[in-house]
Amino acid sequence: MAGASGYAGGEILRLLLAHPEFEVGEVCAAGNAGTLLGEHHPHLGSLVDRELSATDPAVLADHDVVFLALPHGASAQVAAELPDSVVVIDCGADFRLTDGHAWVRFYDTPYAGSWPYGLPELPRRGGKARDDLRGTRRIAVPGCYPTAVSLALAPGFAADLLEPEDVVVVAASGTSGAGKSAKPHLLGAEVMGSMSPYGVGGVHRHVPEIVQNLSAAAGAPVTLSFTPTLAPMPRGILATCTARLRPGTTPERAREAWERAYSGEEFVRLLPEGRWPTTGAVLGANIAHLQLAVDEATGRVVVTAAIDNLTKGTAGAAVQCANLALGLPETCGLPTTGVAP
Ligand SMILES: NC(=O)C1=CN([C@@H]2O[C@H](COP(=O)(O)OP(=O)(O)OC[C@H]3O[C@@H](n4cnc5c(N)ncnc54)[C@H](OP(=O)(O)O)[C@@H]3O)[C@@H](O)[C@H]2O)C=CC1
Ligand SMILES: CC(=O)N[C@@H](CCC(=O)OP(=O)(O)O)C(=O)O
Repeated sequence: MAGASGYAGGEILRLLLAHPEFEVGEVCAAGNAGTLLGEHHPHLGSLVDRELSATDPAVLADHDVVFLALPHGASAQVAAELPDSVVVIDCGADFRLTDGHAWVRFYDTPYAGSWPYGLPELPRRGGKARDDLRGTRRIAVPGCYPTAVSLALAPGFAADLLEPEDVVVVAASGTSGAGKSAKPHLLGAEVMGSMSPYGVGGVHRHVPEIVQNLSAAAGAPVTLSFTPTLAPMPRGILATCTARLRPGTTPERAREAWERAYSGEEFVRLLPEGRWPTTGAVLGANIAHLQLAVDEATGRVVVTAAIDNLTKGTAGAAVQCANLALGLPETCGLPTTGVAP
């Protein structure tokens, strides 16, 4: 795997250690090549004495599956040198967007193209994203906010219950979402005991990704106001998502649409009525917890979603996708039990 010293890479390795069908091969990094994995991830049991090697596509090509957990742009470069026979699961954004103009506008780098989108449970017109993933050799794992928000709202769009304009989302993320490299706004003294918004006003790079997913469910262009916030916790996302219901939609009908969308899904759970998702309940688990309510005064549905950004939001999704690509049971080796309190 590439990016093994980072947060997403560390979480992939934690999950692979517990997976019955995977054996961890080469672990690669960039500046930290030559150091031991345990210096970065002391929690990784039998892997802590492994030495990180430089990221060399020729070495990675010798594996059945390559996980890329690299900064945007870096994964497209590595992927270009990997043979078609290798299953490549990219945790970065490089291949998530189907609209090259949106890519250039939000990422300001050349567009590398798009791969099947790795959110298997995502409802869209006429099916689920899973339909594209079985047996494929290239998968783009979603961003963490798009995972939470898309799972929260897509059922209402797929069932034609929501107006496509005027979607509003405010979401809080733990600081590991920003990766491990030092950034001034992530200093302990800045983060502890304080919450702060960022990427306000439609400029966050996850806007086009969420719009892409919700538009595919709606069968029409969706407009979105998205405000991310940073929360003083290491992991977790809590997204509060609201959209206008089509006139005459009852709370019962709305609930039924969400129940139907996720019935039989192991990794997306609509909680019993009245119980609301918390980030604490999903820590370390490859699961999204959802709940919804209809705000009758405003005619809006309010859906909250909680995920662990590093598990269902990245690494768990990556392993789930690898299972699908390899023809293994989709749930193989993945935990749905959180760590609490
Ligand atoms: N953190 C999260 O919650 C989520 C992350 N992702 C995505 O996963 C990817 C990794 O994120 P994250 O783990 O948080 O990031 P980190 O900053 O924690 O880790 C980045 C990793 O990439 C390596 N790296 C950096 N530059 C290069 C390069 N040019 N070539 C090879 N390796 C390189 C680093 O190695 P070294 O230590 O040697 O510098 C490190 O192992 C990103 O694309 C991110 O957007 C997706 C969803 C959620
Ligand atoms: C708290 C925080 O900073 N979160 C990150 C999102 C992490 C994620 O999903 O990232 P990628 O799209 O980069 O894979 C951010 O807002 O940029």
